[in-house]
Amino acid sequence: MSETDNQGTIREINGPILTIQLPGIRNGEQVKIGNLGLYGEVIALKGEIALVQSYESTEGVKPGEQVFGLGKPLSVELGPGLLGSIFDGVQRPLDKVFLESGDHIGRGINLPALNRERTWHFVPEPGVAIGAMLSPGQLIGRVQETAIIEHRIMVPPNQSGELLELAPEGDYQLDDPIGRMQSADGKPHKLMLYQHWPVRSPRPYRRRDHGLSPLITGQRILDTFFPLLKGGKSAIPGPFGAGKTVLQQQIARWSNADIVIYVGCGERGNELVDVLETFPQLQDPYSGHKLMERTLLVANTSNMPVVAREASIYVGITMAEYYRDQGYDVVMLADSTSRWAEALREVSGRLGQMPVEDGYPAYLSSRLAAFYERAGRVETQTGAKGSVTLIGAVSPPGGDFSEPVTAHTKEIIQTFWALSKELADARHYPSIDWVGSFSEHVITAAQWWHQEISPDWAHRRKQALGLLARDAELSRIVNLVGPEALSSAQRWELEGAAMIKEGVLQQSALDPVDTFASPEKQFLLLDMVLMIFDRGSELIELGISVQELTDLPLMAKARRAKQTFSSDQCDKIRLLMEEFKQAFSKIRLEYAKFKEHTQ
Ligand SMILES: Nc1ncnc2c1ncn2[C@@H]1O[C@H](COP(=O)(O)OP(=O)(O)OP(=O)(O)O)[C@@H](O)[C@H]1O
Repeated sequence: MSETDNQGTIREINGPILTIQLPGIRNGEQVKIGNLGLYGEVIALKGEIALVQSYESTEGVKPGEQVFGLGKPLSVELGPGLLGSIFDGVQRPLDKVFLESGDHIGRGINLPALNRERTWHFVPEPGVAIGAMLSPGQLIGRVQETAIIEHRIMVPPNQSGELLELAPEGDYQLDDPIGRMQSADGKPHKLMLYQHWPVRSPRPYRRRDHGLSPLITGQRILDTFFPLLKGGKSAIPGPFGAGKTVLQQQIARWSNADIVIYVGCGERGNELVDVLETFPQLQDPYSGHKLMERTLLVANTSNMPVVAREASIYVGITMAEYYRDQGYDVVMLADSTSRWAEALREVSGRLGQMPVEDGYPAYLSSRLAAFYERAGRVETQTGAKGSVTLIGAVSPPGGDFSEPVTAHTKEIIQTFWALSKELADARHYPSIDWVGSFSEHVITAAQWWHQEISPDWAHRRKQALGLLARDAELSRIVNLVGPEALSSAQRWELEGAAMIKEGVLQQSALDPVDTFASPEKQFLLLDMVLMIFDRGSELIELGISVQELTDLPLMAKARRAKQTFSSDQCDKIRLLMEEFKQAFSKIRLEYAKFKEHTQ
């Protein structure tokens, strides 16, 4: 449909919300607004009068200017060239936008998301023969998108039919058709290297599957204490400055997902700049290539009004689903869902809708739930397995976790990594509070750890959390009546908890060795600390003093083991554990001799 087929006029402008009159317009349809050609989307409709939210500032636009219906909802382009790119909230490629309009991005710029000049080497799928009946989502060929990711070219999810023609192996640009098919109603369709999909509709799959394996992030507090399964949904609420950005970068960098999508949704400009500058420098620890070869970024530019944030997380999740459909495990990080919720609040306020909690509309929780619902591990239309793991950062004002966005998110997600200001102030990083955090994936994760790493994982994890809880209780007593009130066994419990905090939970993202810990190293560090605690408890019961144990030079070695031994040096941690066992046996023997003498 051409623009002029569907034309109307602006009646009224209220910030980013416009009232337009356009016969035949549909709800959700994209429109091009005014002389500047801004892009927007219909969000409410009554007859031929529609309310439109504009993704760009409407300053200078006048009632009476023309509007064009574009005949389709906000959609994204999905094809080779997504990886390594940085898009804005409505999938415009930021590098091209900057080239076109300089640092101060102009309005009404319309650029295709994917590069049309670049050629891709297409290899048709063996066994896909002319005359075959193609099903939705079927693989018809491959393109090496980056050195590490093969892009699987699929029939669009809503199409099927007879294959009439398929291009031979060769180099093609995105606008070169690579085949033709005919649907059951006799309509011909071109097959392209890319496809479109409306961002607000989840892409279809055959069925949902249970998550089986944990997303390994290399961060001990996450993997060992509050695991998240691939295909799961999680939130990172954190007060200002508590370490959200560093944690998300650690997840993006170290998690064992195939593809990482980071959506910077309305965070402060300098933070986005930080992300945009840092990510392209990062090295992928698994492949040795640039991290951007398996990453793509979506960033709202500072000149976009608040409503553009609303679209950006849907743009991100649709691209995530597309790689899931190719059989990949995708992690999407949304930073932050609070800013996204503020966009909902702004729009609903301008629409005059009844505010409920803190000015948010009544549909806040259902929108949040619908967004997180797009996470999951699925069997794709062709029977492959793929997953989208969704991690949303939340920035509660004043660090108050009872505010609506955090509270509703908490009910939806399965893993909650709560950052704490107190821990961050004490420079305990990652500042994840073990009391306020939870994971509903522990039982399934325990099966994986049992099979892959150690049958003792679940027991050790529980023991460590028990000791941390005792630490909180005993610290209260110390605060009330002083340390003298504690027995030796209780003081040793405090020592045990301190060892867990220092030797296991604290993990510096800046330390070259400790920035990542393999599951084996994670377990060994925990096992070592708890072995020291258990054996030490036995000695204390015999009458040996806490100080004799804490004075052992080995104790400092245990605390430092995380930084001393890399994930490839797990044997050295095992040797250290042996040294401990011998040292404790020696103390026990000497003590027995001493007892014999004194009796
Ligand atoms: N895991 C970590 N290891 C070492 N240092 C850390 C870690 N996490 C955070 N830090 C320190 O804390 C500082 C603040 O972290 P960060 O920028 O991630 O905070 P934030 O919560 O994103 O802030 P904002 O509220 O502005 O989003 C970092 O510059 C770094 O020095």
